[in-house]
Amino acid sequence: MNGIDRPGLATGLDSIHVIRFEKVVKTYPGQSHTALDQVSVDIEKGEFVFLVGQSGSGKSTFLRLILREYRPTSGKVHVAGKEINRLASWKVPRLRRQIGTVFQDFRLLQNKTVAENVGFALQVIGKSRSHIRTAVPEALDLVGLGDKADRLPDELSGGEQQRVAIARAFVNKPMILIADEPTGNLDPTSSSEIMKLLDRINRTGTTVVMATHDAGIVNEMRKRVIELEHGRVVRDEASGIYGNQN
Ligand SMILES: Nc1ncnc2c1ncn2[C@@H]1O[C@H](COP(=O)(O)OP(=O)(O)OP(=O)(O)O)[C@@H](O)[C@H]1O
Repeated sequence: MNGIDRPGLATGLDSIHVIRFEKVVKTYPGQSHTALDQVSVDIEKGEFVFLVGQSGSGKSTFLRLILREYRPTSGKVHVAGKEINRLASWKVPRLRRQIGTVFQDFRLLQNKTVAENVGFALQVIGKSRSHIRTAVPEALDLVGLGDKADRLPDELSGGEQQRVAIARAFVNKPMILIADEPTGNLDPTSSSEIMKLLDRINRTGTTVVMATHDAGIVNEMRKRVIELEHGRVVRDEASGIYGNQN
């Protein structure tokens, strides 16, 4: 394994760390091994980061700690300048409002239309009806589904459903977008459309952190790559590829 070149640290004191892990250890209750082991990572505003590593290496755990679904066993997780393990529970929803999420299995509400799925994300955080009326079509246009607003999820292809999930994740213009294997259930053409969208969203300034097993995508996009192995960071490269270069 080569060294860790820590691309996030290059810009000096003024850099804005949207996500910072400091010596984070996570051991799940009843497990003898650590899911994350002394992980220290800085991710700056506007970065696009791929998290790679074998199944069980700790990628989803890393993402779930950002969302404060779990607290670290030791170490600190900072999101948007706040140490989130110390955040009062009632402040967690406010944190999550700043983070859009996209998963392999889309997680759409099956009994709601495409527009309702996207609008619901705004409704639950108390946005006005007039805001929802303009924001939802905009988000659906962004993902190329303006003409499918009234369809139900099961009337759409997998790739289209994932585009709805992306519209839902982005409609609130989050600071961070977390994607856990978003192309895992998709064919190569749909996957490449999803990646174009994530790239576009990233260009608006949203920090994207994506866990993936898709070597083709990582090698094509040439973004920062953080590789985990048994819960440890074994590689952190700007413009990296999927596999180890050595
Ligand atoms: N809720 C949980 N309870 C107990 N152990 C867990 C839990 N979630 C994950 N683990 C364990 O923590 C380790 C890391 O799992 P994690 O899901 O973070 O890996 P991953 O890299 O995302 O894997 P995959 O690529 O298969 O999604 C594994 O050993 C896993 O079995």
